[in-house]
Amino acid sequence: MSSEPGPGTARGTRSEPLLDVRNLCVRFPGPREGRHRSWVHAVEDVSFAVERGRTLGLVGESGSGKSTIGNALTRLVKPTSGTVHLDGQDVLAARGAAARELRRRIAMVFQDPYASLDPRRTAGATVREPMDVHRMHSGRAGRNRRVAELLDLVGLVPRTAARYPHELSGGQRQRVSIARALAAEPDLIVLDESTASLDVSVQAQIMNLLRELQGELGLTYLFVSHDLAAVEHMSHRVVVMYLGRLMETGPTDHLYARPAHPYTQALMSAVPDTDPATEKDRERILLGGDPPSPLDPPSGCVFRTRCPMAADECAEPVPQTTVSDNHVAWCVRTGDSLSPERLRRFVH
Ligand SMILES: Nc1ncnc2c1ncn2[C@@H]1O[C@H](COP(=O)(O)OP(=O)(O)OP(=O)(O)O)[C@@H](O)[C@H]1O
Repeated sequence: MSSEPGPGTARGTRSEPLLDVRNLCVRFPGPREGRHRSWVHAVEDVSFAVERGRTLGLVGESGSGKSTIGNALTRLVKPTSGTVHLDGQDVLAARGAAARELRRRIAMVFQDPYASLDPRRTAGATVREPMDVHRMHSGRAGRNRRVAELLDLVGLVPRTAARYPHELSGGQRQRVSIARALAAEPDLIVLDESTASLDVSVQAQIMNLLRELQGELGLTYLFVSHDLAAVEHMSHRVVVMYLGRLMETGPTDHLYARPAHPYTQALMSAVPDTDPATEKDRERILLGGDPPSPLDPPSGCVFRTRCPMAADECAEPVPQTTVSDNHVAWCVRTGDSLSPERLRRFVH
């Protein structure tokens, strides 16, 4: 396994993670049945870390809890429990000026730039807004100069500043969203399905732009996507989610070459092989049924009701997820693929 997957720069000395998420749980109130309130288990016991200048890919099917994690980091939703630290600072506990500063340091780019851009604002005003809010650069003239620089950085010509969203293409709109995210000079950008609504060729251009920006500016990304190929292209490490739980994590090249969790194996087996010679020999793992309701997830491993390898032991409680540099799968059935650290937990 190579230690240096494609994207970004950030070579050199190992450092403390920029983002450290521990045992994050997010539950939303569900329907009431009499006096009993049910809960949507959107995110349960998720832990991971992202090093500065790196990209962590968060992958899983619709409803697996990916967006909720991104929203918890940016405090758009309130976690039920767990901790989030950015550069050692407690993101969830911060108040007042500290909270504002953390809001500046974590930016978000959403899937549909048409929905997330204000139709009545020019691209220039949109990009300038975070600088106005955080009182960055000296005066309006200084901010407008910075708008021109940011538009140039994302590959847009200066006259784009005067354009409204409806006058721009999908790719141009997403470039404006990226320039707006960069305006506050964030450390971390949460990219939530940021390329999903674009044509394939435009998608590739935006992903390449994001990688170039990461190299130039040392940015750290959380790349949220259901698209396995996009996640592989963008990420240094990957977290695989199912029904709010972390199933597997590892360095991208290792995880894609040797998926250890039966769920990851099934996900990957569904991706068409681009090489017709090997495509016909590929074994597809077809999963029966639908994902269970997050209102009433199965005990033990939540994947066991659809898992081709499930056994009685899978109904036992799964150990807590831990932050690890290794390739780890939270599966009792694929123990030989687990890290030594994880195996030790099972032995005790
Ligand atoms: N505000 C909310 N109230 C109740 N349930 C919610 C809320 N937001 C999300 N959920 C539920 O939490 C679960 C996780 O949703 P989430 O949007 O995080 O998944 P996702 O993996 O990002 O899926 P998608 O790709 O479709 O956005 C889903 O079952 C969803 O219906």
